[in-house]
Amino acid sequence: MTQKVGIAITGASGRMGQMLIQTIAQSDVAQVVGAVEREGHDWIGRDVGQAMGGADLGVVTTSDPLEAFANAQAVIDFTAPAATVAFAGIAAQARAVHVIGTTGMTDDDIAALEPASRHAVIVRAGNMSLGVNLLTQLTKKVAAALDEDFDIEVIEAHHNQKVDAPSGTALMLGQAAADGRGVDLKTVSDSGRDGITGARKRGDIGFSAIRGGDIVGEHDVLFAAPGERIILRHMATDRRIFARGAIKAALWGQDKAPGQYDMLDVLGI
Ligand SMILES: NC(=O)C1=CN([C@@H]2O[C@H](COP(=O)(O)OP(=O)(O)OC[C@H]3O[C@@H](n4cnc5c(N)ncnc54)[C@H](OP(=O)(O)O)[C@@H]3O)[C@@H](O)[C@H]2O)C=CC1
Ligand SMILES: O=C(O)C1=N[C@H](C(=O)O)C[C@H](O)C1
Repeated sequence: MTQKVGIAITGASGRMGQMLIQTIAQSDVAQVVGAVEREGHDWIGRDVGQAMGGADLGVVTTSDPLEAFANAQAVIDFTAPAATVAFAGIAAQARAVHVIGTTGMTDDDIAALEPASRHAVIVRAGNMSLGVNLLTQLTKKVAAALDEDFDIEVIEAHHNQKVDAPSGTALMLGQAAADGRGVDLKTVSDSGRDGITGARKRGDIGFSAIRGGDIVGEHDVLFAAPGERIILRHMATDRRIFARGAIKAALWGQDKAPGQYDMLDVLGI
């Protein structure tokens, strides 16, 4: 019998942390071997299964990532940018595949992952679902086929606890549209319109964010021209799609050379 791949979960008590623990607990090929929360968190020292209100899973939550990653072949990390940068160095020390779902990372945060990626595999994506990653490819194709008579707008909606905007997914879709059009997203990006903004600039890619209730994640890419509109849409109704994608990435990374990868690499699309 082949051994299960051991996975450590950071931000174990979070929305994604708990979804990952539940999903891995049902897996035939992976098991949770470590769980991290912040110093002082009430899960520290408690079994993660019990902390989630279920049966013991034999994994005690710790605030020491080195301890949690020591026996792990992969770390799945849906936390916050500063924490993710710190976890990258520790995961690389443990030679564990680091799967990063954290969004809101700045260019500096992303650059700070580079030293770790010389020693270990990092898979990072603002959205781990098959549907969204496929949608990035469709967006790129549609953007390449249309000229600037079509204004491109990315509209996203999320739950009222989300702390970053535009969402990581919206940025992936905006990037795909810019790639399709052959332009630099940074120079055409327009987000956070408010007040007397002036007319829309031809060629811009706009972003709008809605926050409310328990919306898991909804993304539209709108191509609007005089007389017609095309809308590409993804609607997430269950966080399990992100967890499944992250687990797939953790397994996929096991035999890969050190470096930085994304979900298109994992999914082969
Ligand atoms: N790529 C994808 O497919 C997806 C990405 N995400 C992204 O994942 C991230 C987390 O989302 P979500 O689960 O909803 O958020 P939550 O706030 O529910 O969970 C985040 C967890 O990370 C913990 N955390 C934050 N900083 C640290 C730290 N320094 N050390 C240890 N733990 C820390 C938090 O602890 P505390 O409460 O103490 O701060 C919390 O338990 C976000 O960036 C989100 O956008 C979400 C879904 C899908
Ligand atoms: O914070 C969330 O919840 C989500 N974050 C990711 C993002 O920023 O796009 C992915 C998903 O939409 C849920």
